[in-house]
Amino acid sequence: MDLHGAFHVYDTTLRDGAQQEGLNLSVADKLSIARQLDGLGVGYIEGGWPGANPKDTEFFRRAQDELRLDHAKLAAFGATRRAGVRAADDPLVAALRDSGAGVVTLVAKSHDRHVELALRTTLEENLAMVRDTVTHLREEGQTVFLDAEHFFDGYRANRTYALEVLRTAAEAGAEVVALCDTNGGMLPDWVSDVVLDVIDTTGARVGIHAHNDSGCAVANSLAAVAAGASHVQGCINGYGERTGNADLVTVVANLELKLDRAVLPQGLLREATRIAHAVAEVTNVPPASRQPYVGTSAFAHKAGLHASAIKVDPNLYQHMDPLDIGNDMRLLVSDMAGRASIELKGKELGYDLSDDRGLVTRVTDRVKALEQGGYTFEAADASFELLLAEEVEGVRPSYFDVESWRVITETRTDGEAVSEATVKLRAEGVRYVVTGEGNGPVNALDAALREAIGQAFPEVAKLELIDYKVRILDQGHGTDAITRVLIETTDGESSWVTVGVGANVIEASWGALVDGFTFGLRRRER
Ligand SMILES: CC(=O)SCCNC(=O)CCNC(=O)[C@H](O)C(C)(C)COP(=O)(O)OP(=O)(O)OC[C@H]1O[C@@H](n2cnc3c(N)ncnc32)[C@H](O)[C@@H]1OP(=O)(O)O
Ligand SMILES: CC(=O)C(=O)O
Repeated sequence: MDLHGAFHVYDTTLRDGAQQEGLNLSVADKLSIARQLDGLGVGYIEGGWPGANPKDTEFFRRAQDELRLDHAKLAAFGATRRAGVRAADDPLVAALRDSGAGVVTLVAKSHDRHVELALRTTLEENLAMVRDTVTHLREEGQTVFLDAEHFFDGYRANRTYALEVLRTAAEAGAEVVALCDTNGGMLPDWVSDVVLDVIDTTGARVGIHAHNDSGCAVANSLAAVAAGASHVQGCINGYGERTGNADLVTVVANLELKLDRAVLPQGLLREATRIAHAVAEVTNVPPASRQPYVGTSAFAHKAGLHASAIKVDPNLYQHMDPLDIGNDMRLLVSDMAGRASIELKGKELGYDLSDDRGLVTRVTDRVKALEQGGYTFEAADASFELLLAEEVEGVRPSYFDVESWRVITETRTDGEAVSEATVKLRAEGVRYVVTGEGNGPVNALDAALREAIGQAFPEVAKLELIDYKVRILDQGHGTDAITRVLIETTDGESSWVTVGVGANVIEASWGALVDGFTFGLRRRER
């Protein structure tokens, strides 16, 4: 039984996605991503090209024992036989046949010029290569899909021949003929016209494989589906060669949420945000915050006017409920905030500010003034929370009083530069004077501060500085410019960002460090 009904959601992250510059997947990475894709409920996972490289061959070998898929079928990708040899004698075809996947997606030339220039063979021999390879694999019990490479360009150059390639594949037993916009230059109306003609003249089951070079991969995929394609290929997070493939989550979300087509097993679309981010962890490619549907900014609201409307009804500034894709609405606080933004952000942080207009106005004014001076709160939620707590509670949260700090950097006789910091502070009624060493001034200050407050609050041992960013704010001033420092701290369970600003980069770092520790202690206390 085909659990996915007539429609195929076909993922090619592990093959075409891996063709992205800078993306390099180990076999373990591929197995891990395959499990995530199965959790999303895609119908097919193209695992790679067995026989083309040892890693892909090993992936298919290990998949047989290690991959238990609940929803997806595994597909092996590869080319039609070489010109002039029997399909059964071609070692790359044999690798496809023997991969254990059960589904083979064959890439075939469908553009006459490519046959003559790239394959360096005749148009007739290319048709024979398609026919023989599909027939051989079908006889060996494989399900075969055909990826018609450069189909749209080929159709424009020689419609008769491009259609003949599809007809040959379908007659030999290919279940799907996927039309590839290999160079990614098509536009939706063009795709639509071609898909309608292909279905009309060949009667074949049509798929779409779109690249994003014209920025239209998702739109082209949707246009193909609207014209009758019932198999859509793409990659999670839009990975792929050059500008990438169609982002499969965006395509699927549009089909499910906008066009009311159930193409994934029920309820799994809600896993999409989590899975897209989990895959990004494995690929080590930072997720694009502005990615449709699943990006961290996809439902983030910054403008005061937006927030004031959202206070009445979130749908006034959102095209859908973020929960339907497993994402969440976020309110950003910045100098573009109005009172509504502060009120909503307060609510998000657990403060009901609805009855205190004066307080909300004060916080709004402080945020705007501080941002004018170089602070940024949209990236430093924790510093904003401390500011808000100060206004609500009448005093800034504080666990230690700093008397003074200093830091020196010296080069040792071996030429290495080391820093030493001294921090004097009072915590829990006791005065501490502590020095710390580090490979740089901030590292030394962190060590000294951590040691000093750690004597009063041993829980700071769990806090770790995981990211440090410096930005020069008034460029052109050279070394006396204002600097902004953002520090990310974690307690092992979650992380938070704090901000410091100053003419001196160490002073800015100190401000962000103190906020980071203060926020961490406050979290544990609460
Ligand atoms: C549009 C796409 O993205 S398709 C997927 C492309 N992916 C890849 O290329 C990644 C994996 N590729 C590889 O590892 C290698 O290119 C291999 C193993 C497939 C082939 O390697 P080689 O034998 O060294 O050949 P090379 O890469 O130089 O050239 C490709 C050969 O395949 C032939 N070829 C290209 N397309 C096809 C096709 N659809 N059917 C049959 N043969 C084809 C070319 O004519 C060329 O033949 P030649 O060796 O006689 O010149
Ligand atoms: C097959 C494929 O990846 C393409 O034509 O783009």
